[in-house]
Amino acid sequence: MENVFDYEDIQLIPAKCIVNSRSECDTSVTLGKHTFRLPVVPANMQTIIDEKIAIYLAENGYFYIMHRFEPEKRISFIKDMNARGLYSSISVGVKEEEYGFVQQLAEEQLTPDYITIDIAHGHSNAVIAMIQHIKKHLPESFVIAGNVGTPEAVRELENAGADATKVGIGPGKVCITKIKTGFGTGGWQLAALRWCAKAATKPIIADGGIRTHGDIAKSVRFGASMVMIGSLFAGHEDSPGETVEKDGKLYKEYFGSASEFQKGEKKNVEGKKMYVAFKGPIQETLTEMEQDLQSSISYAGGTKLSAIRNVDYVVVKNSIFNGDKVY
Ligand SMILES: NC(=O)C1=CN([C@@H]2O[C@H](COP(=O)(O)OP(=O)(O)OC[C@H]3O[C@@H](n4cnc5c(N)ncnc54)[C@H](OP(=O)(O)O)[C@@H]3O)[C@@H](O)[C@H]2O)C=CC1
Ligand SMILES: Nc1nc2c(ncn2[C@@H]2O[C@H](COP(=O)(O)O)[C@@H](O)[C@H]2O)c(=O)[nH]1
Repeated sequence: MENVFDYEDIQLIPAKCIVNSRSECDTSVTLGKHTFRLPVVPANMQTIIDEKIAIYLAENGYFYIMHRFEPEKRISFIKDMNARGLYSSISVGVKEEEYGFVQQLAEEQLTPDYITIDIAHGHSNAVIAMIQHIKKHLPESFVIAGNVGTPEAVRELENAGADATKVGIGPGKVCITKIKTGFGTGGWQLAALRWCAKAATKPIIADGGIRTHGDIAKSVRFGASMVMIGSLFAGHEDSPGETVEKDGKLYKEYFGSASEFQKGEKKNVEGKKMYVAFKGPIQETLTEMEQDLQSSISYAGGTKLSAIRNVDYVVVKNSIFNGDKVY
């Protein structure tokens, strides 16, 4: 791999502005049969999303993916979303019981609008078999498969029937995969995204490593249709993570889906727990993201997200923060 870089190494180059106000810029994106207000989805992790946030996001035009760590709640969740006239978006794994779950959904004529296969190492026969199983029993569901980090993996999952692939092995804030295994896209996630996007014929979701709102625009520039974000969505007053007080300040927990805290045992641990500063409602972050992305579109010289895809860029190795730590 040549030209390896990450988010902080890249600056996008402005093009002539064609709008009179940033409010003219449209940040919406279509994925499957639905159009969403932002190309952003909170991570399908237990400290990031729960049923209440999922309903809020769906009601307000945002994309969500419910996590898979309370499997027994998924059927009632889909029914509840259907009853409210909202789209449903769930996650599955690849273990034996998940095959029965997909069949049960088909038998009960419950078709989730989106199903995400949420596995650490998505370039595997197990994920290919699950894509085919879902497509056989629930052909109308939009299948997102991951996670992967190579063009070969993107092509194989697309060929198996995935409607979108999720790129990112190990760049996450609570991820320790790179330390524990030596593998992954941590430290060069943006370059890996570009590499994968060149092979993709369907949408790519960039997953992990987003530390600033500008990183969303950079992801779009390098081929992402959607960006999955964990840490920036942790810590909200409505986030599901536990709130703790330390030295008079409030924090919220954020833990990895492969952490000991999630698994309940110390086996194949590839995630850790951290505490992030308590902040206001999730809508404040969504609104700020939308405004920042509207500004990005204006700097790209367009009125839609697609304008960002065409801008030039420079590689400024690790220098844009001039040594100032912003996160
Ligand atoms: N995006 C990322 O970088 C990463 C994300 N995660 C997150 O952690 C959660 C747990 O992931 P995961 O462990 O995959 O899910 P599961 O614990 O549900 O494991 C899924 C199945 O795949 C097997 N498996 C897991 N990893 C491997 C591997 N490297 N090689 C072969 N088989 C494997 C497991 O068996 P067995 O356990 O016996 O090996 C199990 O049968 C997910 O939510 C995932 O998104 C985890 C790590 C990295
Ligand atoms: N290696 C691990 N990666 C994990 C784990 N739990 C979640 N994740 C991934 O991180 C992103 C979120 O990244 P962030 O930088 O925005 O915080 C999430 O979507 C997963 O792909 C884990 O335990 N280990």
